[in-house]
Amino acid sequence: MQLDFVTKLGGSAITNKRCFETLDVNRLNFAAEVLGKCHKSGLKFVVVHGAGSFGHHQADQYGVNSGYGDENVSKEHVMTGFCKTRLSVCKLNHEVVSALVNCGVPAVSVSPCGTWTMNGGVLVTDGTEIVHQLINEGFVPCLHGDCVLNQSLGCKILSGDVIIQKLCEVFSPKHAIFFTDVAGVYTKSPGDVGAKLVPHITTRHDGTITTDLQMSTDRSCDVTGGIAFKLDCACNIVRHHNGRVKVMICTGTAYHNVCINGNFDGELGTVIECQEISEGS
Ligand SMILES: Nc1ncnc2c1ncn2[C@@H]1O[C@H](COP(=O)(O)OP(=O)(O)OP(=O)(O)O)[C@@H](O)[C@H]1O
Ligand SMILES: C=C(C)CCOP(=O)(O)O
Repeated sequence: MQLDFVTKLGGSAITNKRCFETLDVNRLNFAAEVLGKCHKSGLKFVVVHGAGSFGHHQADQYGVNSGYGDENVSKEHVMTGFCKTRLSVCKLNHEVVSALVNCGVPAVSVSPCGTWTMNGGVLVTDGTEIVHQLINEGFVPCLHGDCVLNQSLGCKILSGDVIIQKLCEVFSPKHAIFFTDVAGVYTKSPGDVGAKLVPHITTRHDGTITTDLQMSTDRSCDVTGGIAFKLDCACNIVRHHNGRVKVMICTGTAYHNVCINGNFDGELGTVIECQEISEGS
């Protein structure tokens, strides 16, 4: 069975990233309502969410993303951070799954810790088998960025953006849709004077993009690379599938329309495209 879409609810959208463990209730309920309508109309999808202000702060404070490699930081300290980061992001997951269930989505929480593992920056195992089984039973799995075990570092943060990428690899959905707090990707930080929304970004086959962008994470705590990393993952999805999985980064009405109608044309947001292979190349 082909999935209609996988969607990442960005931590920047469903939480206030500048205030410790603070939900953005309106945006979370908006996304849950959209997904409730999608479920009602028979669409098949998987939800992933980021950590926002539930997890990034603890991960940063305890150096969880660097694992046990730093000789100035005890393993015990990092392990405490691992536990605190998980507690926080699982608290957010509870809120997300509750919002989805309240909107009629048969959402089931699936935490990556335990089944997804890494070696350095590379995924070694993934928990997609359980995701598969849940989808087949009619459930909507809801995964999240998490702390995971790492062969070389001991532990590391696994971003929801990497999870979305893996889900696309395994399930080849029609669409991958990123829900964010701003309309899409801008030429520079959206709050900066002169920042313009970029409607299309084309990824070349060598992984570079054809548009000049400035991206910063200065204004919020983020241990997984912020918007630049998200864009990288989005480009990887498009290239891996040679454009067959359509990818959009958006919010509000555009998110509603793209999830429900699958129509990317004319929607306000950023569509990621793959450079066509020219004849003879
Ligand atoms: N050029 C840019 N275009 C779009 N957003 C940008 C840009 N530069 C910086 N940003 C900021 O990046 C943020 C979105 O990236 P971020 O990594 O926080 O997303 P997220 O996936 O929602 O968060 P999380 O990793 O917590 O799930 C926006 O809040 C925006 O202000
Ligand atoms: C910080 C944690 C626990 C997960 C980060 O996931 P992301 O917000 O999707 O990058």
